Amino acid sequence: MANVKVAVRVRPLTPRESLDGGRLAVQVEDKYIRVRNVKLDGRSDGAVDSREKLLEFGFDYCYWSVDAEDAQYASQEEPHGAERALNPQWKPDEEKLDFNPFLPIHMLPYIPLCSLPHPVFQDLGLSVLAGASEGYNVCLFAYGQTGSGKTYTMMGSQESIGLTPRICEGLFRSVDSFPDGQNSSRVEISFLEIYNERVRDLLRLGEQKKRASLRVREHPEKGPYVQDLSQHVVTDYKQALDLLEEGVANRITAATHNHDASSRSHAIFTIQYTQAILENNLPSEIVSKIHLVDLAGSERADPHYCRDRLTEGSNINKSLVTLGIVISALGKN
Ligand SMILES: Nc1ncnc2c1ncn2[C@@H]1O[C@H](COP(=O)(O)OP(=O)(O)OP(=O)(O)O)[C@@H](O)[C@H]1O
Repeated sequence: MANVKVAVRVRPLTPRESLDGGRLAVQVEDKYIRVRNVKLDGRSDGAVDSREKLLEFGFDYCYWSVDAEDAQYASQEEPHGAERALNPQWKPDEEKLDFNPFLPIHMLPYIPLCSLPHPVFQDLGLSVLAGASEGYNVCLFAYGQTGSGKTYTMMGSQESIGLTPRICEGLFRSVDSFPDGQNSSRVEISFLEIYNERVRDLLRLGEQKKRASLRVREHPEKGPYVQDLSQHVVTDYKQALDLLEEGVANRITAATHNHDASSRSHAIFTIQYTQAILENNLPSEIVSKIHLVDLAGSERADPHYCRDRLTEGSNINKSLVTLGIVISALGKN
């Protein structure tokens, strides 16, 4: 499991949580998160309750995204990325960037983001790009309770761009960097969701309406795949972003107690990145797949929910438990 890394991100209280009198119970220090049991506040240590007051957990990365004024604030903001997303014609000032277009993507300069120490993309996004450029398949997924900030981190918004669009942007930085006519990479995108254990193509919803669910099959060499899932060749960042936005708009969301726009499905955005190379003067290809996954949030079943919400919730929890079992099995080899 050495090549599996786990990051945790602490978000600010939402307006609803603040109104309900919510308090932050988490602190971040370097690679450790401390969770305070606020129910024990005001009680003398151990005298009344044997539960631990403070629990500490270690991770590969810990991000504190609570207060932008804080010195350790971890942002996904990056002026350069934001400008490009809002204006696809925008080009970086190459002189200012010391931009060498022939560097492998993971070595391309990423401008320090507003002098913030831990921008999420610089750690996680760049390692995805580095893995893909070396020909590895890479998977990055956001896991957590409903409303914990998965979609914000993976997708973000126009004002605060998330990991998925930034990774697409990073890929095209390298694709764009070849002189005209010598572009030796191909980028193909597919986007699906798993809703109530059914697989839906988020980029071909109209044609798919008659069909119940796409089938997951196993290829003897390539492994598991989704039959008839649409693949879209994109040649620039704007096209990739358009597909991402189209898929996100087609995703199923609903209001829950904790979150007004809760994702009710697991969404998998897959980029197939093919690089043409010359090996011993023979042309060959390196193909890598990048899976960027925004999982639905785990949640407590509430008997006051309507039947649809309860069915969704139980399917979401069941699949997250299964994912947990798979990951611990991988951990044990
Ligand atoms: N790092 C952050 N900084 C500021 N706001 C955040 C951050 N993370 C999440 N939020 C806000 O918290 C709310 C919930 O976030 P988000 O929609 O990403 O949760 P989620 O985990 O995807 O939820 P669900 O599983 O229900 O879909 C949103 O209003 C979002 O804008």
